[in-house]
Amino acid sequence: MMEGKKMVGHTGFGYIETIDRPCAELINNLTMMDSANVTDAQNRTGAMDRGIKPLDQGKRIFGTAITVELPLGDNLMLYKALDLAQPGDVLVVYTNGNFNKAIWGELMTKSAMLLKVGGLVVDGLIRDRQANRNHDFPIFCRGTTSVSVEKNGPGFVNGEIPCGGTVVRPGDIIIGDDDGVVVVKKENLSMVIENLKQIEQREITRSQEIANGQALPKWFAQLMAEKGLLPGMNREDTRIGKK
Ligand SMILES: O=C([O-])CC(=O)C(=O)O
Ligand SMILES: [Mg+2]
Repeated sequence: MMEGKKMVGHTGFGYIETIDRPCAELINNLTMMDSANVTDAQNRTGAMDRGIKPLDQGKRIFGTAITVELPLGDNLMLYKALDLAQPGDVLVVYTNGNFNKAIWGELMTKSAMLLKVGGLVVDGLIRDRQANRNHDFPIFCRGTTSVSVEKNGPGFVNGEIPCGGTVVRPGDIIIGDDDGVVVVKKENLSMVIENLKQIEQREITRSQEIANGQALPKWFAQLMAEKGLLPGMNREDTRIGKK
């Protein structure tokens, strides 16, 4: 639950209307970042598990999270999430382990596109796979099935949720590409942007070194020496426990 925010409804069935958003200028720094570099910039944290994949390879997802918790077998409150989302927001959905029924389909994609929602990440399934692939709307999910769910509730929008083995809160930043989905906690945004600048610079420098014929990085020879694996050593020299 978010402190100090007005809640409509009650525990497990309701929503929080307004969320704390990082400022757009900060978020824009991450627009084109690779998910791989973003997890590196967070000391290898924040990545959802690899079961959550792009429905359509090559589509990126990026935006501020609106979070949704659905009960098993229902998607009513996902429509409330669409209603609350601002242009560019990404819907992130926890289904309470519903891996048998689809909580999203093509008509919802069309609604989302009309509202300029930035995409969908769901720890569960969707349907209308082929039709969804034809739309310019990124979906990251565990898979597809033909069977849909009820529309009765309960469910909650804009609480803290688990998704793909990590925690997502409304206002966190979601970045996804062919490698998977990464969450940047909103309070870490400035630090992540700073770290990313260094990571990107390192990648440029290393790419130039490779282009200039330096196949292995400088640190490699040094590390091998530190590990005692010096050129010319035979097996006996490196035997474990040898004095
Ligand atoms: O009816 C549903 O729950 C989802 C669906 O197929 C659609 O939106 O097209
Ligand atoms: Mg449908």
